[in-house]
Amino acid sequence: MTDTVLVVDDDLGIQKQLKWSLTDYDVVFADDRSSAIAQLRRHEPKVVTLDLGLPPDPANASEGLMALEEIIALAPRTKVIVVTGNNDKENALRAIDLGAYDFYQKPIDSDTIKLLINRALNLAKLEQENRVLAKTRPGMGRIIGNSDAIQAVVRKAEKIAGTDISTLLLGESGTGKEVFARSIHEHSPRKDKPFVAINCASIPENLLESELFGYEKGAFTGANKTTLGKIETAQGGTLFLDEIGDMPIGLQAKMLRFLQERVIERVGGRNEIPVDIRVICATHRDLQSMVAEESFREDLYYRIGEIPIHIPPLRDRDQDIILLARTFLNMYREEFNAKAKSFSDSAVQAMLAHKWPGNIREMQNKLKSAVIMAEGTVVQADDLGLTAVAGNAEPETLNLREVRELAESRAIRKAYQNAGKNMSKTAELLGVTRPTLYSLIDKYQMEDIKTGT
Ligand SMILES: Nc1ncnc2c1ncn2[C@@H]1O[C@H](COP(=O)(O)OP(=O)(O)OP(=O)(O)O)[C@@H](O)[C@H]1O
Repeated sequence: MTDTVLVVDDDLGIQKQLKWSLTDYDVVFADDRSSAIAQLRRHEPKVVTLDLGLPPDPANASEGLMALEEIIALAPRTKVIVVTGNNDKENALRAIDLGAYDFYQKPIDSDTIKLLINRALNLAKLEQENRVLAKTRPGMGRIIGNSDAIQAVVRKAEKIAGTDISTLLLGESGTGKEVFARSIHEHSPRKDKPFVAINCASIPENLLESELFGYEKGAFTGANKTTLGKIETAQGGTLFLDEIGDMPIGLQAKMLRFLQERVIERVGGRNEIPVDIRVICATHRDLQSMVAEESFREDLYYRIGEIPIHIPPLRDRDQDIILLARTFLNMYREEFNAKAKSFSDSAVQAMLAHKWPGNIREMQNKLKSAVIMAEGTVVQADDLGLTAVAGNAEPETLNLREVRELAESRAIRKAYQNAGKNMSKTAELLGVTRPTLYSLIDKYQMEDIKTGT
């Protein structure tokens, strides 16, 4: 099906020019605010180009801005590209603040506007696909993200979901390890049985054993009745052991026995109880170094990590940052019946520049308070508690040297991640020597890579 694009412009010459250049789309026209709204209702276009100088006041942007507000209110997902007079930056920025997707300054150049429309359409489609995915796939659908990095993880998780292989989810705090564990469970033949999660770091060492394995009446003072542990309550289903790296070394031996023999003994009990459960573990710790330091058993490490899955941090998923932010914005807007509908340009830049040490959880927190705090319909960087650091944000530049530098630093970051943070491999992937790589990292002041964080 051909995509429909609505062109709102009272200049017949421009209407004609766009009709001839946008042959890949179904182009419909409107020449003032009311006909624009009528066309919007009728055709539901994903992309609209809107000249801000509309009659009855073509010399000013007021009518166009009103049209923009009405379009966004009626169909908030529409990508509106506003067309402004030359040098009318103020109104262009105002339009972005009101929720326009992008702006374009006259005179109109067919190729450029085509490119803009194409990009807007692609984004609209991606967002739509994601909404459909989230609705139709209750399992992995809860994982939002279009980046190659997260999609590769999703595919891996989907593949192992149907098996009983022990999976070890590795990733920083807040990257979604528990979400993945649940999704794997919901995609597995055990989906109608319980999913039981336990966080090994949040339970005092002396209680963890009885929490996991249960206890018999009289096993210790206060054990008034026989109580099932988390392992037994997960019978038939999936047990999610979060922060497994924090499991006391003494308990690791008992854990290993359960994983190998699939039987447990309650604390104070003498009977072996067979258990049929799938185990998924997660940690933000470096288990390999813990094994080297002997604070984590090597045999247990191999037993729980038959297939390890690395969940990338949010800062390495550029593409997902805005998608997730928009998703949470919509979610919290509904939850708190708030006004905030879109992000200002500076908010977008600030989010892209931020390092997100708390990953998706941090983003949820920032978005929640921003939606509550925002004064108008547009969330500003300030509302998010972020400041767009000049130079950190991606510059809209055509200066070749800057474009080249930006592309280089991006490629370095990507290669570094793909190479598992190994410098020799990074250099190899980039086709440069290690000294060259180090001098580039210095040049672009990539402190995190330098320090290996
Ligand atoms: N891809 C995703 N799409 C949507 N929401 C996500 C995604 N990943 C994580 N979340 C949300 O982010 C929050 C943190 O995720 P989760 O608790 O799974 O992270 P975690 O890695 O287990 O964190 P921790 O190590 O601190 O326990 C949750 O509220 C979760 O719903």
